[in-house]
Amino acid sequence: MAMAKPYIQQCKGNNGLDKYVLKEARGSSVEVYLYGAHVTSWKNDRGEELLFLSRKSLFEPPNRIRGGIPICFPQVGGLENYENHGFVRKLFWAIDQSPPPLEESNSYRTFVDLVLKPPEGFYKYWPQTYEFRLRVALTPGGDLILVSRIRNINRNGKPFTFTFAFYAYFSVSDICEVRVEGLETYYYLDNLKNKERCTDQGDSLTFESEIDRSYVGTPNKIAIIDHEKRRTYVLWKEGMPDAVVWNPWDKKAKAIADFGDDEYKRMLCVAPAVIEEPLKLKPGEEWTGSLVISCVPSSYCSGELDPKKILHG
Ligand SMILES: O=P(O)(O)OC[C@H]1O[C@H](O)[C@H](O)[C@@H](O)[C@@H]1O
Repeated sequence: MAMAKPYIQQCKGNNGLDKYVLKEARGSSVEVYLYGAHVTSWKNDRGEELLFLSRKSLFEPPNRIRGGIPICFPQVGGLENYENHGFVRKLFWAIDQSPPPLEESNSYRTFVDLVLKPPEGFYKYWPQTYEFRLRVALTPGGDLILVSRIRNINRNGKPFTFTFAFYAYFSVSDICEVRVEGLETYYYLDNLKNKERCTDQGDSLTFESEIDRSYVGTPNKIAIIDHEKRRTYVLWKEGMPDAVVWNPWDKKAKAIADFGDDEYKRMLCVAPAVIEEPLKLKPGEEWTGSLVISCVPSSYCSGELDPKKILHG
């Protein structure tokens, strides 16, 4: 049987919001909404959903979408007078018709480019002008690639600083059966303890209660191993030295309006980020941060975070 051709399609998503669907020949797919440049779905070639999206998520601007991969910019977390995780996840982005070329883009052909320029009225939240470009790409093998490019276009000669995250919500079978490798023994700021700087011992990170940590200066590769599904997500991040790990657990889940009471069992956020040392851009300068996520069978031994082994057995 001949394989279907890869395609990119614009269509209406939840609540009539515009979305783009990217599909590869072997069946994997990605969906991204113009609202927030928010990736809401990533499926493997068997059609299995790999991202978590809450059944209670509103698709009603100006509310955030709960799940998928929200983009946090110009800051991760809340600051005085600033809303939590910045505002670009609550703005309408546009399709970028002629994006500047990206290096290393020959591993895929299926992609869409989005762009955000600060809308009028947002100056009061953050008095900077910038161009934010996001490429969402799907490789023939089904890997999801996200590339962010942020450029300072201030005309007043002033630099700006920011923090950033791809706040990815992964779908897992049971949070108690999941472990994360690649972060153990690294320092983290514990958001549940007023950002106290802590470190743990152990071979991996497992979960039995609420967690909200910003790991700092982490390796570029992180693996999320789902024992029950025998599935491993491998994250390869560049330009983002930190990583947030979040699960609200039962009590906090009940307090979040757009999150189901029991949904914490089926999700884990692992968010490549820039947090501890904010980035500074002068006018004309651009920052690039990229993330490649693969989903592979869990057939490698604990402690061997060697991507070649993970990907090729
Ligand atoms: O609810 P959001 O604004 O999407 O943020 C999701 C979560 O991110 C963080 O890690 C915060 O510490 C949490 O308090 C917050 O609930």
